[in-house]
Amino acid sequence: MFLKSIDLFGFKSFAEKSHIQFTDGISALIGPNGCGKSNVVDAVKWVLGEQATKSLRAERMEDIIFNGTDTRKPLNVAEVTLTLENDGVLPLDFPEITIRRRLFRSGESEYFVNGAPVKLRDVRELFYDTGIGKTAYSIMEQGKIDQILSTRPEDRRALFEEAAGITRYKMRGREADRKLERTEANMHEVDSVLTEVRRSYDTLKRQAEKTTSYRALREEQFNLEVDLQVARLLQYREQEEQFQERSGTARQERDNLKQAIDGLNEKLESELSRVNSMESRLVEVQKRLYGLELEKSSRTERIALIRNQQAQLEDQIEAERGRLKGLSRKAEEQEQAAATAERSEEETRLQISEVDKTVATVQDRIARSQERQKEAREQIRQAEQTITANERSVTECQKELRAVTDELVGALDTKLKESGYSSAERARHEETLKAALDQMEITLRGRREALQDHLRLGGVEERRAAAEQAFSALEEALGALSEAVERYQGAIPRFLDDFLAPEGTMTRKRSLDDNVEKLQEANRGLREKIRDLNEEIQALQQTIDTERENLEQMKLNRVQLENRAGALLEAARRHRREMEETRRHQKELETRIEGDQRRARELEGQTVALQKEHDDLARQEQELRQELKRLEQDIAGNNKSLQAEEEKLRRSMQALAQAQSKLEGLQVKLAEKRTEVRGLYDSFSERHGRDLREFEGRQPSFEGDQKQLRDEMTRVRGELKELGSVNLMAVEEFAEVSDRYEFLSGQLADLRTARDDLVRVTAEIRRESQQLFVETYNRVRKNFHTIFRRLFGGGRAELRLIDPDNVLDSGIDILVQPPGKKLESITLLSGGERSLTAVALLFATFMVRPAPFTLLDEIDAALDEHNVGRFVNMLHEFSEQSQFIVITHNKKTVAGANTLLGVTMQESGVSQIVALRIDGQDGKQGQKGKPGQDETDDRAQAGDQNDQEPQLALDDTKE
Ligand SMILES: Nc1ncnc2c1ncn2[C@@H]1O[C@H](COP(=O)(O)OP(=O)(O)OP(=O)(O)O)[C@@H](O)[C@H]1O
Repeated sequence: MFLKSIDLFGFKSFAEKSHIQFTDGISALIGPNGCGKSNVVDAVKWVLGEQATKSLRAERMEDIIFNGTDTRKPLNVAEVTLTLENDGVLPLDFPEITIRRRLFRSGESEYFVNGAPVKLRDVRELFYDTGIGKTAYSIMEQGKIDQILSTRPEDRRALFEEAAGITRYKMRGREADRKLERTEANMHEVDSVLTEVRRSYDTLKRQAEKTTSYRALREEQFNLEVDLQVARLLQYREQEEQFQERSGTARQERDNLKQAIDGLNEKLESELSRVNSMESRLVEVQKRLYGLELEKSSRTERIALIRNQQAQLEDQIEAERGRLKGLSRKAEEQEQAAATAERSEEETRLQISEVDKTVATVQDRIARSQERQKEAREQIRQAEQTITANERSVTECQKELRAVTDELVGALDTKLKESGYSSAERARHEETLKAALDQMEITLRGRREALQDHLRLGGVEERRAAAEQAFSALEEALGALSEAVERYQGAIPRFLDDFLAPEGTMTRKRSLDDNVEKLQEANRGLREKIRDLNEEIQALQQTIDTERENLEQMKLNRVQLENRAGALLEAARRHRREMEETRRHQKELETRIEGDQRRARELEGQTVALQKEHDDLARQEQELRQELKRLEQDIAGNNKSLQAEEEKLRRSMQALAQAQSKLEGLQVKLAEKRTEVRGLYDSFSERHGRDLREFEGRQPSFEGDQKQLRDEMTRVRGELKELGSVNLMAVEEFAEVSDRYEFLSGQLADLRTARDDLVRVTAEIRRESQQLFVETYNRVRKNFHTIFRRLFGGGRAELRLIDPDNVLDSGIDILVQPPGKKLESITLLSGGERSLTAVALLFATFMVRPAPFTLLDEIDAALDEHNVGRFVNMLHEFSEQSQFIVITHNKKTVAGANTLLGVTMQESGVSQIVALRIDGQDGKQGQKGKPGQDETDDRAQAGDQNDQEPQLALDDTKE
């Protein structure tokens, strides 16, 4: 058998339908990291029934479905199909077998073998002991190597069991164990039920025997009772017939008496009817008399009643007249009250109109104040406008003033320069002028004092001379002063006068200054006016507020007055209504008085009529009393003859009563007998559920009279009592339990046989498994050592059963000794050594039972060039017996393959298969021979190290 092809769709990175065609020999699956090579191995494991997601490198099973890329959407189904060529390895009669597994994202999973749906278990069983399968060695990955070498020795057994072909046995063994367990549990269950049933069986058996005796006695008792009851029945029937005969005779006697009585009764009835009619008339007359008396007394009573009513009516009329007076007084009072209320209402209305007038005045005052406020505000507005205009003019004047000042300063400067004015010179001239003035003052004071002295002391001449001297000194001083003034004037520039001229700059400046001053003064006045106006507005507002408050108060008063007027009007109306009501009552009362008076007159009329009727009735009474007397005499005469006839009838009636009671006595006895007969039937059917009539004609079971029958019954009853309590259903229950007992006993026996068979089968399976295991183990052990030495170029490898006495459960230890090293546990080996050891164990197993195809996923990864050569050579040797699909990155391994299959990811995330070289189909097939050369070298080297390299065959134990 070999793996022909794998078809993948939607499995992991195989988003497209991919077909991988394999050939016999060695196929290398190559491609860059992550392109999906190991996914192919996962796909094979998955089809073969792998359920452990970890082993498939997934978290959940649905992770194996293509989950999309940047450009592709995820798929919802994954499907992988293996096509195998079957040369009899698989237990199916087909040359080609396809195994398919499909998984939907919903979790639904399907398996098909050659297109037919099967269960997972079927797929697994198909590959038992073929070396293929999830636990087998046909799929060897790095992880598996670790598993073989590192995990617990017990876990390694699977490899050997698969090689020994005992997986199927083991499964059967487990199945048999499970069955055995189930059978024993069933046996236990059946046995406990049987024990229980057995207990009931014994009890019920005893009870059933007792019940049988009981039933026989009960039947005897029943027959005796039937005999007794039938005897009684016959006795009752006889008595019944006798009573019937006697009843007939008594009935005849009674009927004769009845006839005689009927004749007497007829006669009596006719006489009685005559007396009765007289008595009826008598009663009638009596009734009439009684009626007349009643009518008479009724008339008397009615007359008295009417008289009474008349008196009451008169009292009532009197009282009503009094009430009428009271009502008219009340009406007058109400009218007065209404008039008073109407007057008050009118006064209040007048007050309201006064208030309205005041309100109008106040409102007018408020309006005027508001008008004044408005005017004041308008004046303020105008003043403010004027202020603004003035301020604008002031600004303009100031602007002009600045210009004039600038002009003035400029002109002054120019003129000063032009005039050559010097302040120092002017100061000097001022000093000179001042000195001349001082000199003149001194001269003036000196001359005046001298003149005064001459005037006081001197003569005229002296006075004249002094005056002349004084004047000439003054003229001299004046000359000097005029000179100084002239010089000073010469020093002062003349242009200032031009400035001060009416059209001069200074005059303009002054006029502007005046203007500004006037405008500012006007604004000050206006602002004052505004302040005054605002104060006036405020004062007006206060007045308005006060007026408004007054107004509100007045309005409030008005509302109160309105309310009062309304209340008064309402009161007046109420008084008027009440007055009308009183008047109406007055009228009603008057009408009632009139009615009462009318009624009093009517009552008087009635009294007269009733008195007349009373007198008529007294006359009729007199006539009837006479008739009554006559009738009483006639009735007394007739009653005497009736009494004689009645005596005769009484005697006949006595005789009839005796005859009747005799007949009734007989009929009671007859009915009693009949009841007794019915009682017999009923009590019999009640007690036995059967009809006594069934037994009436039958032969008695016992010959004897009723006493003997009763004695016999007593005997049977005594025997029944002796039996004690009886389970009435015991016989039927016993039959049931007995059936069950036999059935369960049979079942227990069957289960015992089945258990013995299963024990035997299990023992056989264990024996066979053990034998096969030991054989295989020994062969693998031997092969392991040989291949280890070949791969390592020497050394030693050993397998050891941890529990040799229990080979079927024992773990297997691996001990290796690479050349030149100590014998050590595999945990101490290097990565490469570990790989080589695993490969050695794999091939050692292969030699015993080669797997039809094997997938090796990068198990050469840790090997150096030299060891890869050895590994490839070994592959070649085994490729005769098995098909190898090798995933590798190693060139040497690639070169050793017959077929090269490329896995690429041209589209990112989507794996694609490319057939690169198929052995025999392209020119590179010769490369297959290359690794052989290495092998020669290796062998040469190995030969150097080891005395002799064993020639490898399929199984060296066969050599
Ligand atoms: N459900 C899935 N859908 C799409 N792609 C998946 C899915 N599961 C795994 N892959 C992709 O498969 C690739 C891994 O493939 P695989 O392990 O087979 O690579 P490889 O060729 O064996 O790489 P290496 O040589 O490194 O061992 C990853 O890129 C991963 O994203």
